[in-house]
Amino acid sequence: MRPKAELHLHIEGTLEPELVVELARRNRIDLPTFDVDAIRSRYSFTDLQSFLDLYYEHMAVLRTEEDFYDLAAAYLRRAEEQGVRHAEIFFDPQAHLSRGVPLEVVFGGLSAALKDGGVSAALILCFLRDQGADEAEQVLRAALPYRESFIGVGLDSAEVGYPPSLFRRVFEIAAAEGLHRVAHAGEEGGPDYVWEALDILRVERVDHGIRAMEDPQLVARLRDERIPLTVCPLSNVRLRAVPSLRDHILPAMLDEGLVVTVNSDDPAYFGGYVEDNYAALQRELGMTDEQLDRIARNSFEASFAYEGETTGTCPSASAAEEQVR
Ligand code: HPA
Ligand SMILES: [Zn+2]
Repeated sequence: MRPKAELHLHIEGTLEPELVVELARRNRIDLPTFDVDAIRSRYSFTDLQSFLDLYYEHMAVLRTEEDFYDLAAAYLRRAEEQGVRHAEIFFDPQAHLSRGVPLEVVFGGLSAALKDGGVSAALILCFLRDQGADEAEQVLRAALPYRESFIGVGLDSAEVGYPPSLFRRVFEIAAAEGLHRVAHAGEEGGPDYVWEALDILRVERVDHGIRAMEDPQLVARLRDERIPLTVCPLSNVRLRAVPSLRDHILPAMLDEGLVVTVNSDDPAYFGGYVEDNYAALQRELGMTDEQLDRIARNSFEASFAYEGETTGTCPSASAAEEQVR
């Protein structure tokens, strides 16, 4: 299995039905059903919002530091099995604060799991764009005492109607704090959202970004500046951003010379972890080993914080690239 970095992964989206049930029992939280198969049968989505509704509903079971620890530890175990050498992990503090779970609990559990995990990993704090810019700024300020526990900020949740330009100020504050900057753009929103993410938020990577392909000038900009895109093929199919994997634009993105990476987004909900995404691209789209190796190399180039080793003998990301060459 090729070594890779995973750069687009929402930790709350790794909450498997089995863990939903276990944590609900532990925290004495009532669920509509405790049947794992019945929970899984609800994982059929028509668009981003239909997924987000369930994603936020299930978070109710995350209450204690131990819950966040168990969630992240389970992901890191799965990631290691899938050839992940480094992960940059999104989390949604507002989705927990709004339920009365303090930042201390979220950071405490996640940071401890990352410290104990067998894979190099770092956290990226995401703002929920549908909660507005003022709240985003409040959350960032509240998180600054934990500045050493996260490497960057991102922007996620419902995209259309919440353009990146609304978040100019909070991204400026993040930049002044030396935080990396990414944003979901061009998943359901158009190329204009990707332009705004680049020009106004000064993002260093674009999450999803598949609709950038509708604008040749934008494609040229992404290529020339080597701005990575964190594409999530199985997510795009499940949320109907593309009709099927066979129709996915990812091979064309690679042909355009874009720094494309492949990631799992919310693997518990979308039918596979990161290697499952790579395997599906090979199986359904006939992508070659050479193409997939290039994508894996891109993932190390696109990472912010890779410091680990890939085999025990390779000391750097460039050596990791050698491995998949
Ligand atoms: O794919 C996504 N898009 C936007 N917000 C999200 N939050 C979790 N996953 C996603
Ligand atoms: Zn995402």
